[in-house]
Amino acid sequence: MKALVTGISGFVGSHMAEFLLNNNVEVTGTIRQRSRMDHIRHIKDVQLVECELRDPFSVETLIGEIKPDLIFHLAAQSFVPTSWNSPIDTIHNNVAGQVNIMEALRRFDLASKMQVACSSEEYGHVEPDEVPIRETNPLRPLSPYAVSKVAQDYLGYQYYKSYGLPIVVTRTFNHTGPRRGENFVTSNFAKQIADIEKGRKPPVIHVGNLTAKRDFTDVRDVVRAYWLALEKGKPGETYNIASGTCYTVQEVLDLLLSYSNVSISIQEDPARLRPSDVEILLGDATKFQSETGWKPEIPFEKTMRDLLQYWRDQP
Ligand SMILES: Nc1nc2c(ncn2[C@@H]2O[C@H](COP(=O)(O)OP(=O)(O)O[C@H]3O[C@H](CO)[C@@H](O)[C@H](O)[C@@H]3O)[C@@H](O)[C@H]2O)c(=O)[nH]1
Repeated sequence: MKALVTGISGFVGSHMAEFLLNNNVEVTGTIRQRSRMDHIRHIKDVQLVECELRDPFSVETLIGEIKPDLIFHLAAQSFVPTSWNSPIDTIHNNVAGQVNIMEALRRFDLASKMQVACSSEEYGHVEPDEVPIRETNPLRPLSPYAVSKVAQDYLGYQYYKSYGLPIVVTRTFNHTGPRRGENFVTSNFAKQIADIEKGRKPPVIHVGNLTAKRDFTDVRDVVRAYWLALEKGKPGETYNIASGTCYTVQEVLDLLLSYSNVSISIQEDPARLRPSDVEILLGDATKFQSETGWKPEIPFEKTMRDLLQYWRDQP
């Protein structure tokens, strides 16, 4: 069994690679010349291929050579604030990459099963009576990133309907754990705390909007869900991947602070506030759970402890 993981050097990609290798799957992953290799360098037995997903020729060569049985399409510009600074780049990166893969599959007449990593951000504005959010909820995206994910989501559906490509779309709610990029809230707060503990930063933690509510799943549970999505999920379908519990960002901060002995004050940084922030994302993953048997196993408290330890262990 051969799997292709796009964005293998990223946070989820590196965990996906480890999961697949532990399940005796042959793994090829795409990297770019400028990719940071910190997360993937230690993982042996992965074939790394340089591929710019925005370039159709690069993708066609890759797909023609690898002819994967499974594709986990994780590569993306995934940080919401960046999408306001460079909306076209986010849309182009996220949408063109996927279209190039699907067109290459058509060109070589391959029936590779493909998982597309979409996002709960697609739901965007959610009414109070719409939580927990089901797959049937209207999509009201509030950022260019969210719009790019709506496009990826619908393109997956359209290529399934038009050409029969066996594509499964996962709408994953927030996920975190060791190796999470330092821009994202859980990692950012954990890194600030670790830096304060190491004496590298004054004892003040900078924060943005603390009232938003998010539904977090450990990345190690998420990659198992992606595997099950291709093993047991139905092509053409969309599945929420979520824990079914949400926390305010303030609660996340309080939890992380409770793991530290250092006294730390909190300061709002206006640069961290967004033009529009999704107020609440709380997911209903019943559809996915009943079709695949998946349920998250790692408690949020353990995820947060592991994440803080990860940053404490960084040089
Ligand atoms: N990043 C960040 N966010 C902060 C901060 N302070 C408060 N927040 C709030 O914390 C929440 C989570 O922010 P992020 O961790 O940046 O994640 P996100 O915008 O929810 O998007 C993540 O989840 C999506 C799935 O719902 C993913 O699709 C996306 O790629 C990303 O992982 C947002 O409401 C944000 O305003 C801060 O200092 N930094």
